[in-house]
Amino acid sequence: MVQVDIVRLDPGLPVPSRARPGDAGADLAAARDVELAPGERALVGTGVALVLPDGYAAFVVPRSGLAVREGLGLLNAPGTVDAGYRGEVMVCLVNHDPSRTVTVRRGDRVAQLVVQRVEEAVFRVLEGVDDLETLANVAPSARGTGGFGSTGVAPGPHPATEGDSSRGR
Ligand SMILES: O=c1ccn([C@H]2C[C@H](O)[C@@H](COP(=O)(O)OP(=O)(O)OP(=O)(O)O)O2)c(=O)[nH]1
Repeated sequence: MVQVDIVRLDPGLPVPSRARPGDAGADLAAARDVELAPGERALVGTGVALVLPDGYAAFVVPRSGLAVREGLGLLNAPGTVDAGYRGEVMVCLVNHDPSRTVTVRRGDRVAQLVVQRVEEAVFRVLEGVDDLETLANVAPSARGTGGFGSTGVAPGPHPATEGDSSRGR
């Protein structure tokens, strides 16, 4: 359990809350009405600012029901809220539906916030090394440099890699 203090910048909006006990995400409400034409995006406030403890971050992620029913997503999903951020949590909404306008009303729960512990990685340059697989202290790996569909894409070849014999099927 971690305590995250919240400032209500817009007291008319609900505070982030879980729909059910055990849910990972706490729903965030839109601070204003917005109409999104197909493909259109908009940056919308949520009426809250957070005090995240050091070593934590919050991630703004889409709600699957809105994605499936309306095509509403978050353009930058997952949006990263840094522990040092003192501003209003914002959501970058996007309408992925090819033909229908999405209407969002103030107070609609348009996204959810997941709070997670994050490691502070320190990046160390390995001077003079240009191939990780030559390093004695790096474990041999079945994957190696394979990626981007190297294990195949069922049920058939992907159009983007068709004819490229270097990729696995
Ligand atoms: O969905 C989001 C994403 C970001 N933010 C806020 C909190 C975050 O700490 C800050 C910066 O986000 P990010 O680092 O993703 O943005 P950037 O484009 O890299 O901007 P910056 O140069 O300010 O870091 O914006 C949100 O409120 N919602």
